[in-house]
Amino acid sequence: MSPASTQSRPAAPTRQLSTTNGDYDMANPPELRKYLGTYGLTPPAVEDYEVQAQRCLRLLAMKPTPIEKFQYLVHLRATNVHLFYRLLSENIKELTPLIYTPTVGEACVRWHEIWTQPEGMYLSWSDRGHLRQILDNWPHEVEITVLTDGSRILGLGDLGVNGMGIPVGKLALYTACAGIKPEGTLPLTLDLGTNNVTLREDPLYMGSRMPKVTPDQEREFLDELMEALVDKWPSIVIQFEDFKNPFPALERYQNTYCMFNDDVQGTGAVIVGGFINAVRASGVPAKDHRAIFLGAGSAGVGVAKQIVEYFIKEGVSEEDARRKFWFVDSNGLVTLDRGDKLAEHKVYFARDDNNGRQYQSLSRLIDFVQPTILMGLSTIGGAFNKDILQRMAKLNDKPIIFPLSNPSSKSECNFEEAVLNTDGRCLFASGSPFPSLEYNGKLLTPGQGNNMYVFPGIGLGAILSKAVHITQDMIYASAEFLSTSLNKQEVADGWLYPDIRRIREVSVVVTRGVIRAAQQNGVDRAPELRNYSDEELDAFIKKSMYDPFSEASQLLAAVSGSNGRAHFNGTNGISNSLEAAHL
Ligand SMILES: NC(=O)C1=CN([C@@H]2O[C@H](COP(=O)(O)OP(=O)(O)OC[C@H]3O[C@@H](n4cnc5c(N)ncnc54)[C@H](OP(=O)(O)O)[C@@H]3O)[C@@H](O)[C@H]2O)C=CC1
Ligand SMILES: CC(=O)C(=O)O
Ligand SMILES: [Mg+2]
Repeated sequence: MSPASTQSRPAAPTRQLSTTNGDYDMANPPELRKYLGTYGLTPPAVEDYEVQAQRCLRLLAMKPTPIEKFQYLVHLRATNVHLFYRLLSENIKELTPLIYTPTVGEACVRWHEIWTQPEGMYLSWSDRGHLRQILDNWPHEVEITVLTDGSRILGLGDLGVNGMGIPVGKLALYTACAGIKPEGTLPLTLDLGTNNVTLREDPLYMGSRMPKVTPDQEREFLDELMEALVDKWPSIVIQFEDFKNPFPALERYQNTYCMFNDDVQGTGAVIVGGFINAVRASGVPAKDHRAIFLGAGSAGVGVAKQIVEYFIKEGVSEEDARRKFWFVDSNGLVTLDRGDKLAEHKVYFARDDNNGRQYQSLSRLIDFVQPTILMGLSTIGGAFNKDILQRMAKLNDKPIIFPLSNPSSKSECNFEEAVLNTDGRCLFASGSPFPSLEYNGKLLTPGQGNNMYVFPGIGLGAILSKAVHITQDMIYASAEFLSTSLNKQEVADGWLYPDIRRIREVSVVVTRGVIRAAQQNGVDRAPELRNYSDEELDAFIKKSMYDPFSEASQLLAAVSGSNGRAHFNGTNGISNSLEAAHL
């Protein structure tokens, strides 16, 4: 007997069926279902995307509250990742507020109540010494991670491991906006204790019930983690997010790893991107602007430092640029002589010219400084009240008013308040989205100054250029390229940021800028991209992007084009032969 004739039926596919990818996608035709071994496990109809989307949108509409919609979307991603991303990319404007700010803020506050399934990795203080080993439990090859210690989640304070919603949400945007394939993303939350006593004492809290470790301990932990991450995935891009004090890690790792801090650098870049357009629209030359910042934390200082860079490029000296800023923190105007020890990051902008005058109020400061720009990164919802906004309107034809704190409840004002109190003249961007507004017969649309316009392109640019580090020039390039990404209509309508519905196109432009800057700085390791024209580079970027619409058809093509012996190694990692699939 030949060896072949002794064989019984071919073995079933070794690949485990998974609900997390497209295995149970109702778009899969019968031959693919048979190949996957899912034939008979789903209702018989083969549905195109429109029908599936209709069902999803109806289900979503049935959920009465944003948090229930959030939960449904978590479920959808967990059960059919490609359908989730199809839905998200087709409805980015409507769904982003549900998976990201503002709803993700509520989700983080209530994470310990609503958590149902693993979506990322948690690494605890007690795991130190074993971090590299634990990373082996992650089942995919990772290209990019977003990591937080949960100590400053949006403007909601220390939420400990509840902060996981942020890495999950940001990475979903990496996939939706820049086409980084879902399994290449790792949401990572560090469980290093929390100073949020209410959470620590809540029986449902899922992190270590200890106070936050000291800064030295956190550094020790991060040193081990960073080494472990690059040992496991040598080309990994690492995004730090929502740390209460992000500066030490940024300083320590930015020249050693391919990393950036989104709150300091990404926020700085996205605001400069919109600010360049706002300065143009204001009609006031760069040299004549003056800015008051409410909030002198990581985001505030990150934004101001990059605006300084912009002013310098516009011909203003660094000293003059620096002196265009007045910062207010929880202790009032940030000055060198106010009697407290200033945190290091505040010193650069601290005023030395207040001549002993005491800070009294924001409105008095506005009268004194006569600013053209008012930025809010303070976490104080409603701080830009009617009086403040009207003062800005009196001083300027087109006041630049950016209430950037998240989520919406922490926004220093909303769009309607800004429009009504400035006679519709303000140049406005907020961190969380606000609806358009009809004013004097004109439909006004607010800008969204949120780092989601740049971090996807920064990450994709770093991945594709195989950057060794993420340089400041790469960050700044993301701002400049973002500012040029508006189409004619958006420019004509006076928008500061492009329509979010075009975010994938915008991310291609931002990514190109980031790659070009990496090449100029010599930190790229993909020499072939250097010879590409801009058009060729854009085509390459687009081709590299995960497209949730083509997943099922790619799989089907691989299966049916194989003459029954397909060995497909696509993003689903399948390498079974059709022969083995009981067809
Ligand atoms: N739109 C976007 O893309 C982004 C928005 N953000 C948002 O910006 C906000 C701040 O983030 P971040 O800078 O990282 O946070 P930080 O905690 O580092 O900074 C908050 C700042 O606000 C100051 N502050 C607190 N209370 C008051 C008050 N009553 N009056 C004046 N200032 C006050 C704090 O003062 P003190 O220093 O004295 O404590 C601190 O300087 C958050 O809401 C965050 O969501 C952040 C990143 C991106
Ligand atoms: C958007 C963001 O990164 C923040 O609010 O922290
Ligand atoms: Mg953040």
